[in-house]
Amino acid sequence: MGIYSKIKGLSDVDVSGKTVLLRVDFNSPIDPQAGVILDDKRFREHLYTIKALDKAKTVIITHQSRPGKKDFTSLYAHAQRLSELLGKPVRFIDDIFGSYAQEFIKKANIGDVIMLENVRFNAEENLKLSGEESAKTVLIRNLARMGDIFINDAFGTAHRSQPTIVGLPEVLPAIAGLLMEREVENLSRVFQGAPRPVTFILGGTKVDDSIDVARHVLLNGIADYVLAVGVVANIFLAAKDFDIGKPSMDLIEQLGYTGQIEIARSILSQFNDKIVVPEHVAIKKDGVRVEMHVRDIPADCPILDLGSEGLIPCLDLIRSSRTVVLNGPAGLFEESDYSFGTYEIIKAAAEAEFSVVGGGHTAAVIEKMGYDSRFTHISTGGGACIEFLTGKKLPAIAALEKSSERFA
Ligand SMILES: Nc1ncnc2c1ncn2[C@@H]1O[C@H](COP(=O)(O)OP(=O)(O)O)[C@@H](O)[C@H]1O
Ligand SMILES: O=C(OP(=O)(O)O)[C@H](O)COP(=O)(O)O
Repeated sequence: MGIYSKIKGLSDVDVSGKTVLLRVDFNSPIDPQAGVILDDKRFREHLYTIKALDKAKTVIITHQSRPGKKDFTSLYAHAQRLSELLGKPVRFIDDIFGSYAQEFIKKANIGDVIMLENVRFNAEENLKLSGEESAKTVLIRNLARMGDIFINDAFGTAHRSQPTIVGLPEVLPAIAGLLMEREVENLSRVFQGAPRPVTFILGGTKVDDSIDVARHVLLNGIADYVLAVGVVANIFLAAKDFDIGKPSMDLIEQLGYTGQIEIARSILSQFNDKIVVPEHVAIKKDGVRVEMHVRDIPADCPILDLGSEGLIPCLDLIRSSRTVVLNGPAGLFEESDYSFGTYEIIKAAAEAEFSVVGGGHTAAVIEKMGYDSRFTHISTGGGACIEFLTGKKLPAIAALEKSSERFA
């Protein structure tokens, strides 16, 4: 696998007749009330691996969202969608490792595809643990009894040191799936040859990941500039002592990111001239979009998008960059009144010589716009993609390398 030659893939191992535990990342935008999957890009990207396992018994392990979020659901609809795309039945088991799951898998036939329940329903999967710690969990000890080999295809979750990602390779021979291989190869190529200046555009809601990446890429000279949009921008605006209004502060608190404001302040004190934070925004006032400077925001109105004047410094920066890494939307794009900033940023980013996109929501908008082919690479990972591009060795990759050595 290119620079990750220590990792084995499907071309190195014959899985015929084996029971494969396949970790994928089907975490997708869904309508939790209707139980409808709104975007199935990740399903389509994993199909190559699943189809390549037709001579094995395939047990799919995946998650949807996190505890506490509205879209933290059961995976019944996921199994149905996979079955439609695969063109064959996918048996959903509403169990993770109990006796029902164990028995069902034992009795299944070669060629069968079985999907287990949302693995994050098991509390241990939500812990940040090392491989050794993970191997001792009840979850991993029981899952390991159900398979002969572990295949990790979940690039989108490769940055999480969680039991199924780092623990299963400790206890079973583990290889990378085809999507994992493709992501690592494509992103390595882009990363190694990225022409300067390099700008990271960080938006959406995963503020802790984004702030960490911003600091890392600026400290290590990987990026020349960081452009903050979406909720990430709101954190930087608050760090600059703007009063961003109660609803935007409430959202930050609700997401558990209040402490990130102080961290953003310290990054700004070091890299003020490298971080662009648009100060002209769009708010919702009496149900309609109103644009204004952030210093004029009424206390009870949420910031939901970039303002048109705020877009100007963003476009200037993007157009002067030869490499653009885009992760996270610039606003509440699901509401058409607040999709303007996200759409304009995407159009500009698509023009860059090297353009890499991460993040499920961001990729979905790009697909909807029909802009897919204009980007150099659209990753199935959000946080995983940007962390990979910072040069960090992702826990999933390290675990696969270790497993290759151990089970050589
Ligand atoms: N200013 C904002 N206020 C509220 N939500 C926002 C704002 N900006 C972006 N968002 C939301 O961010 C979400 C996507 O964030 P995230 O999951 O981090 O993106 P990705 O999946 O692309 O990594 C979208 O649902 C979008 O509505
Ligand atoms: O969708 C994911 O991350 P992403 O939105 O950063 O791409 C992965 O499934 C990881 O999910 P997590 O960020 O809840 O650990």
